[in-house]
Amino acid sequence: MTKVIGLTGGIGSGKTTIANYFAAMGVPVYIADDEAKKVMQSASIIKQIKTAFGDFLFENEILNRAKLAEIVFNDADKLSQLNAIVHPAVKQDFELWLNENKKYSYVVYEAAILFESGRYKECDVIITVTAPEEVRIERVVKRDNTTREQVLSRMKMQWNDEKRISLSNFVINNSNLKIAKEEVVKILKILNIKQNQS
Ligand SMILES: CC(C)(COP(=O)(O)OP(=O)(O)OC[C@H]1O[C@@H](n2cnc3c(N)ncnc32)[C@H](O)[C@@H]1O)[C@@H](O)C(=O)NCCC(=O)NCCS
Ligand SMILES: Nc1ncnc2c1ncn2[C@@H]1O[C@H](COP(=O)(O)OP(=O)(O)OP(=O)(O)O)[C@@H](O)[C@H]1O
Repeated sequence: MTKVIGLTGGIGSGKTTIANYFAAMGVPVYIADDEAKKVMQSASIIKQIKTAFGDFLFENEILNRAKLAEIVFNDADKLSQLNAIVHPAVKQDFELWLNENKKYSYVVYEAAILFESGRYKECDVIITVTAPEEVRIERVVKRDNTTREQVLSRMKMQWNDEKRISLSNFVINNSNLKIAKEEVVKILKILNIKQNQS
């Protein structure tokens, strides 16, 4: 049976960068943030978001993500409401994807909130990607052209590294990408995953 590697880390730690390296090494990767974006374009999810948050978030059925972010990352109850709409749909989508990739011995499920959502319980191996908080803030401000305050408001809704690490099998320090990639190679060896495994 295909084993699932849960790959997580706080905002800006470099999870997606590391996940892409797993993909380059031949391990299929599911990026939950990206898939959630697709799932949120379905009529059923749009309807549920409208009911919970209001029509004003949409223009021609297109969700204004920045407006929704402003609401949910400043109100934990609203974020829980949104998570309750989106997460079951992402879970279902992942299960279909996993079924399509069942010839592989391992796949990677990359998600920022692997622990917060409880999904870590369904993973066989858990990897946390870390980087100092200030570095993470700087990376996201630069990547998203956003503000420090906006990054901090997301961070506040996420677990800290100490908690993540306590439940992880491996930790990848991504202060330096070259060293982080070497860590990936080591993990592949430990798990006996051959490049382009199937
Ligand atoms: C509020 C939304 C519309 C903002 O969209 P936006 O394009 O600005 O951000 P994006 O989705 O690309 O996420 C960027 C980062 O924000 C953080 N973040 C996103 N969702 C969450 C969340 N539910 N809890 C904590 N942090 C989160 C993560 O670090 C993530 O990597 C969006 O984040 C969302 O719909 N979130 C709820 C669904 C969800 O949990 N998606 C993540 C994977 S299932
Ligand atoms: N080791 C590194 N050194 C410098 N920049 C990096 C490093 N790793 C990633 N980055 C850059 O930092 C930014 C954040 O990386 P990435 O998008 O992979 O993080 P993430 O953890 O997936 O973030 P989010 O939680 O927002 O999805 C990107 O612009 C990426 O190119």
